Amino acid sequence: MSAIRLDGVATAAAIKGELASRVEALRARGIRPGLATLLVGGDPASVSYVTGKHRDSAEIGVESIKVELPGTASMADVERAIAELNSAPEVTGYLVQLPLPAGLDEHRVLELIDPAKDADGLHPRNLGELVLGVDGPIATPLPCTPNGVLELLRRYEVPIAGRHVVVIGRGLTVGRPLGLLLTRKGVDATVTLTHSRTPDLAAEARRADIVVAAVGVPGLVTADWVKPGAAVVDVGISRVGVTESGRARLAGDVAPEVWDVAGWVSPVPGGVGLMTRAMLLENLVAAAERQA
Ligand SMILES: Nc1nc2c(c(=O)[nH]1)N[C@@H](CN(C=O)c1ccc(C(=O)N[C@@H](CCC(=O)O)C(=O)O)cc1)CN2
Repeated sequence: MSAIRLDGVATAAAIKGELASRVEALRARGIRPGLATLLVGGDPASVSYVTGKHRDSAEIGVESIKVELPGTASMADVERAIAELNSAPEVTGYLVQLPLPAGLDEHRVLELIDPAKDADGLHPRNLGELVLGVDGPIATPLPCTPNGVLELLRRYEVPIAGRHVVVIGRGLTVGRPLGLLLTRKGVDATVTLTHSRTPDLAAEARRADIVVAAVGVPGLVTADWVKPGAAVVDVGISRVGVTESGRARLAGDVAPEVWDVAGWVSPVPGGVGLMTRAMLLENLVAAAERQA
């Protein structure tokens, strides 16, 4: 059996097409959505992700503003940059690229972002609304990678309601909020959130209808971890060398043999990473629509 590819490139392109129409409608009303990024330091992966976010913004007609601080920046430098972004009228939404260099307080930084401009959905108030299940007329921005995972599954009509999802990894940007999203009313999955101290990860994963791997251990999920026909979503991205053309060689958490057992697989590269960027733009455009 060969699994159906959950194609993040094609799906993100379709979403960006939809968003471009919404941006055009905003611009016709004189509103110009603007995305800013704050990058501290020069971590190559972070530089590449931020570059991708600016490229995507340009594709859909969103202005983008790059703020960069050196890796030696102090908390006071970061706080000053955030205060400026909070008050800049041309910035509809922004994000602080994570992880921050050692010594900077990530939680404090996220708290300082104006929740109305939180393009990442990681401000404690917005995460709190996800915990509370606030589902009002004004949509709260959702964390981009978990929302990207959910949107990818939905667009490929992978059954979710009533299914058992095993999430591997409990980090702030993926595992933890993904558990909340998947158990929302209307999504209705049953979730097991596993982590490095879970005694038998393989046994947990084998019980799942959907496995989401987000740990950054190349090839961790092997064929014997996967129930035949299950969906396997690979969120881990590790840099494991360089290609002949000098680019970083990327590997996911899912071993290639899994494609022979699973019903659906999202690849790395070309899967959830692109969806993360598309969901960021969804948050940004929704924020501009709200502010309008
Ligand atoms: N502020 C944030 N920081 C981080 C987040 C986040 O959602 N907000 N998530 C991750 C990294 N991430 C987003 O910033 C991210 C990861 C991967 C990709 C992506 O485009 N992946 C491509 C490969 C790109 C490459 O060549 O390196 C793919 O998988 O095909 C985009 C964004 C941690 N930090």
